[in-house]
This record gives sequence, structure tokens and C-alpha cells, in this order.
Amino acid sequence: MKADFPVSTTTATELLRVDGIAKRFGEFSALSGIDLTVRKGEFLCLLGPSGCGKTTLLRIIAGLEVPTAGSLQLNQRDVTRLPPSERDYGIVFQSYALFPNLNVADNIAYGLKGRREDKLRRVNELLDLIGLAGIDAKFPAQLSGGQQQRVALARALATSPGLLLLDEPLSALDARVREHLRREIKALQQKLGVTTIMVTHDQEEALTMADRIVVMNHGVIEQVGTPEEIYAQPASRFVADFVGQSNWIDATFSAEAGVQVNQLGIALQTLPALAVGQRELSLFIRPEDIELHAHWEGGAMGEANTALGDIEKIELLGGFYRLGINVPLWGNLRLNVDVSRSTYQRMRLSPERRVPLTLPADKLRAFSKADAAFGAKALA
Ligand SMILES: Nc1ncnc2c1ncn2[C@@H]1O[C@H](COP(=O)(O)OP(=O)(O)OP(=O)(O)O)[C@@H](O)[C@H]1O
Repeated sequence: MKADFPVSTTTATELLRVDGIAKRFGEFSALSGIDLTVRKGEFLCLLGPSGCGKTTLLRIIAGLEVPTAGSLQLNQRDVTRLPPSERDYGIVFQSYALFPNLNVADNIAYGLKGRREDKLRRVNELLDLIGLAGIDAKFPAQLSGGQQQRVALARALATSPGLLLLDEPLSALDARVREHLRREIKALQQKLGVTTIMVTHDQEEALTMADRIVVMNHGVIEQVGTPEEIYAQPASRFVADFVGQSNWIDATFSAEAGVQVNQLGIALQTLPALAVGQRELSLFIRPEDIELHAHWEGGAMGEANTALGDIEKIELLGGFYRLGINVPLWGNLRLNVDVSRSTYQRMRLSPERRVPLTLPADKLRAFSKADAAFGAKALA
């Protein structure tokens, strides 16, 4: 079948190429301009808030939804208009979607062809693989949620597909089972080397499981990167806020004075490209990247991004403390600072304590305020 426009094919190291995919539901644009390459053997997460279009993109890749524009290349083949059965993938949905009237063995064997003995051998192999040997005669209703999802995974892997699609497979499970299954799925994926695309709205899930994360918002891709890149170098305010915690600091820029907070100079490693006449910046820093010092080390206040702050609020969040610190020098700037419990105890931190802190220049990122406010792409 002819594509809408000339398409580039996947290379030897790429399994899937998504080119200019768009999807409209009537007047509503659910996806636009989606370009993405998925490498062979990688675990890719589509991450974003509810309604951002991640499930629609997965369904288009699966052939369960027809795109309004764009093309899909799978293993150097244009599959844009192929039915799901001709696309070589296995899929696991959020709700267990096992056939309730079939036992575990028949559920797993559902898509398998060939002799009964071969099917049985494959079912047992898969049950071993998911750590559930011996439950083949049970029915879905006799299994826990976590077990049902593992059976669904075995069913998706039964035909050894080239691509595994996971649509929020863990979100119906309770926290403990979810964490356990995260590790199991990741280990299994690595063992089999199967290229996997998983949809999730859970940043922790994406950060712990993915080789690369695709952050989506309002039907467009905001950033593609490794978990480390997404977390440490967010490309937009949306990404910075959606993944992890952030502090935002109003600042100004001028050629003469550089970057200033409350009219005091602040050193940064990189500056965003600002449009002519644009002076307003938003500086971003993670709460755990702000350094606290036991003593004032000398030097003028405000120098080397250092100032005194007053601890106003302390929260214990499991393994660490989150401090609310007010910095008068920077215009009563309110910062959240995370410190480990051992640092907290060693420094004898307490409410109303005054403490010197530093914003390390290499941990600060600057966004033009207009971009930051609208969540558009950072220019840094
Ligand atoms: N069949 C449809 N008809 C009309 N609108 C739809 C249809 N399917 C999805 N949408 C809309 O498209 C947008 C994207 O939906 P999608 O399910 O892809 O989002 P999502 O990011 O996966 O969110 P969620 O996690 O809530 O499923 C939503 O606003 C949704 O209401």
C-alpha cells in the first residue's frame, strides 16, 4: 500500500520508526507530529499525564487505531495499514484481559499454532520463565492480580514476538506487587532481549524500568532521553515538573550584569538562547542538588551562589527529610531542600535554624520565563 508521503525505512539497529504520526478524533487532535525511533532490544516508556495521547500512540503502533497522518516502519517494512495480526507483537493491557473460561495453559497457548505436545512444551517453558510453574490447570479467578498479569505477559510472549507492547500493565496492582513485578518484567525483558514499549503515567516506573523515556504532553513529545537525561536535564518546564520535584527561581538576565536573582549575581554553566529584549528567566534546581553547609565558610554573602537560609518547615519523607528554607538575600526565596537522614542528624538541623546553602552552578538550569510558563521546549 502506498504511504501518504515518502518514508524512511528502519536501519539494522532500529526495530520501529514512527514518522509524523497524527491522530484526530473529530475536531480534537490527540497526537500531532510524532517522530520516534525504537532501537532493537530496548525498553522504551511512553510517559505522560492522563489524556496526553500515550495509549493512542501505543494503539496506533499495535494497529488497533488508524492514524490520521504519518507512517510506521517495523523491521524495515511499512506496516501503517497492516492489521494487528500481521505486525508481530504481543500486548498486555492494564486490566488482565485473560479469558475467564480458559485455564492458564489454554490462555497462554491461545495464539499458538501446531501440535498439542509442542504447545504444552511452550506453555511450560513460559510458566517457568514467569516463575509460575505448576499453575497451568488453574482458572484466572483463582489467581491474584499479580499472577494474572504474569500469565498475560506469558501469553503476550508465547509466539516470541519481535515487539512487546505493555499498556499500563502494573497500574491495577497494589504498590508492593507492582514494585516486585517491575523488577521481574525488566529482568525478563533483558533476558529475552525483546524490544518493549510500555505506556505509564508513573514516573517512578518509567525511571526504574526504561532504557529511554518518551515524555508526552497534549499529544506531542516533549523530550526523549535516558532516565538520567530526563531527570537531570529536563528540556522543558513540563518535563521538570512532571518527573521529580523542582524548585523554580525568578531571575533576570542582561549582558552587563549576567544572571541575577534579587539583583545579585548567580553563576550558571549554561544559559538559554534568549530572544532579543527577553530578560526574564526561570532557574530550575532539584531539591537534592542544593548543598547545605555546617558553617559559613567565609567570603561575601551571595558570592559563589551561596547565601544563608532559615529553615521554616521540616518533613520526614521516608528515607530523607524535605526542608522548606527561606533565603532573605534572594528576596525571601522559598526553596525545598532534600537531605538524607544521616546528613540531617550530622548537621543537627532543626526548625528555625539558620544554615548556609549553595546552588551549584552545574545543577542550575535556566529556561526563558516565557517558555517555562507555557511549558514549551527549553532553548538551553
Ligand atoms: N476513541 C476516541 N474518541 C474520542 N476521543 C478519544 C478517543 N480515544 C482517545 N480519545 C481522547 O484522546 C486523548 C488521548 O487519549 P489517550 O487514551 O491516548 O491518553 P493517555 O495519555 O493514554 O491517557 P490515559 O492514561 O488516561 O489513558 C484524550 O483526551 C482522550 O479523551
